[in-house]
Amino acid sequence: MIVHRLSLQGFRNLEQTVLEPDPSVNIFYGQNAQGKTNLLEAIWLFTGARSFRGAKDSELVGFQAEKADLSLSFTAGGRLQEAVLSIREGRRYARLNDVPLQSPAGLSGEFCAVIFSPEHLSLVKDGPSVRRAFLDEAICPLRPRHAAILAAYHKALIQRNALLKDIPHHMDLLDTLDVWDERVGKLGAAILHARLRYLARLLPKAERLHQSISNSHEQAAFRYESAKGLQNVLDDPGRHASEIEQALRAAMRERRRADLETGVTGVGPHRDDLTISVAERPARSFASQGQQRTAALALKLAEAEVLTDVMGEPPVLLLDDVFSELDGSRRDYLMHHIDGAQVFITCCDPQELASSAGAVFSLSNGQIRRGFHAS
Ligand SMILES: Nc1ncnc2c1ncn2[C@@H]1O[C@H](COP(=O)(O)OP(=O)(O)OP(=O)(O)O)[C@@H](O)[C@H]1O
Repeated sequence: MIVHRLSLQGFRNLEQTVLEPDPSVNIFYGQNAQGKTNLLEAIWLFTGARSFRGAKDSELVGFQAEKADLSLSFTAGGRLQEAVLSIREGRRYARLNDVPLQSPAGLSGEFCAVIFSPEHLSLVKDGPSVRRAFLDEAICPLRPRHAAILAAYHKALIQRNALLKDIPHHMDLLDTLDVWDERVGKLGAAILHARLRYLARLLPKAERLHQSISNSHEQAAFRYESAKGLQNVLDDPGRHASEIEQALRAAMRERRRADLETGVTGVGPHRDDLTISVAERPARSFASQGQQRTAALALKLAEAEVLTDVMGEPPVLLLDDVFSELDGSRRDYLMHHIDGAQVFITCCDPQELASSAGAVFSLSNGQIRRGFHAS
């Protein structure tokens, strides 16, 4: 996947610009708060996802602008494509090759990128919901139905939980619980099945990458963890969706009394975790900053490798300030490993990276200029 041209108008603090990046490594350097992350965010939005910083659409429009217009021409599968995004009145609108899309999510799987930013340390540091979201977001470009199944599952869960709370006051509602168990079980099993198939590809790559980035000094282990009754079934990645559904329904039956007491559904993909350990200890509690960063980076690079396998070409890599906490050998590995993909890297000091770059751009107060410029 190669970006040929990006044009921006009214986006965050970036000045109106047309950027023609190199097909290899592009370095964007500048002092803090000049717009480097904003530029990566602009490219990322063409994946159809929301901002990786969790920003609302309205926050993407420049303070002095009424709307933002972005366009991207890129090659995917050997075909030149043109995507256009317009952000106005707090919403994003997308077109692909002049055809309006129902929603920007329609770009998912068309333009593929993987972003790694300082926020991704949360993959290791924060709670299970961050890792569940990582898995589901990584699956979406490969399996377009996944987003709709997730939405339906969460809707069904809300309804089941409301019913669980009502039943103690209206015992006659108990019979209707079976209907929701069936729906939650079916959708939950579809999510689990997709996650397991994805993890079977992702985790061997992540473990190998982790070992390589750390120069074989450290070994990481990643494990999908679910409720007790389900774990045995999930530990076998070859399980059919129907077997997973049976196991999930059995686990739900076992927990029904507890669910009725607490008013929440205590088992299912919304409760699972992808645990990460480094040198056989939980990374969340024991790993250093550099080790945590390495584990998160291994997961994100593995995500890019899975996309490459499935799509037949590497996704665009967006690396925001990725080198700042890595030691020399980890940086070297990374620069070497990303060979082959088009890469956009931001940094404050370009000198160490410049020799491997196809193009260098300076960023100052929202203005992007090709080459080195004194700030
Ligand atoms: N909607 C907006 N309109 C105008 N400016 C904005 C908008 N949103 C953010 N900014 C400004 O953009 C600047 C931040 O840009 P960005 O996050 O890209 O910085 P950066 O160059 O990546 O910095 P660092 O090296 O510190 O990460 C801030 O000064 C911020 O106030």
